[in-house]
Amino acid sequence: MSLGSQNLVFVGMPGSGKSTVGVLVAKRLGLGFIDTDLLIQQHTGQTLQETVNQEGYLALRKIEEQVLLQLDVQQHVISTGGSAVYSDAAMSHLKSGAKVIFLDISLNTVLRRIGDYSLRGISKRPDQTLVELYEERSGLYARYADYTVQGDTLNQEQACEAVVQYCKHL
Ligand SMILES: Nc1ncnc2c1ncn2[C@@H]1O[C@H](COP(=O)(O)OP(=O)(O)O)[C@@H](O)[C@H]1O
Ligand SMILES: O=C(O)C1=C[C@@H](OP(=O)(O)O)[C@@H](O)[C@H](O)C1
Ligand SMILES: [Mg+2]
Repeated sequence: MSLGSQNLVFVGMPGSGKSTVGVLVAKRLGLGFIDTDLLIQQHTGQTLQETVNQEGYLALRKIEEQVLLQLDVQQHVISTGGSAVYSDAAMSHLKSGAKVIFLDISLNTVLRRIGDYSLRGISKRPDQTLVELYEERSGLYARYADYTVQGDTLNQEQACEAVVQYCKHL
């Protein structure tokens, strides 16, 4: 496979499909799969929402950074949380030995897919709207991306196929 020993790292807004498409891609390409949100929950012993509620969104970002910096795997799909891109150190670490895929969706699609985001543990300032968060993050996802999938009109299988085709042509 042309990806060689590298990882595939998914970034993008909550609801962009990093977790669901990530696992489909791992199955298609015979790679391992890691969802870093689950590693964070194992690390803290609580849900992401509990961490945000009890310790605040900046604490969650700090824990996320530590968990990402500790990752040392090859030939895995790594589905990050939407806030991973706030740490340049963590993204530089992940990006060395990986191709980074940005699942890019519109704000409307984010809103449609994630519904009530107050229960989703989103790492944002309490006063920040989702619109503001979307605008703040768009440039960050693009900055780290090796490949961007425009996901608005793709179902999960089609998004998976776009990533598989990208990997074949590396
Ligand atoms: N390409 C897609 N088309 C339609 N629904 C999708 C797509 N990708 C993800 N979803 C749905 O959006 C929701 C969030 O997906 P998820 O993979 O958890 O996103 P993320 O990990 O990026 O937050 C889930 O209900 C999932 O089924
Ligand atoms: O965007 C965010 O701030 C977050 C997204 C979540 O992951 P998903 O992007 O997989 O939903 C999770 O990491 C955490 O609750 C913070
Ligand atoms: Mg996810």
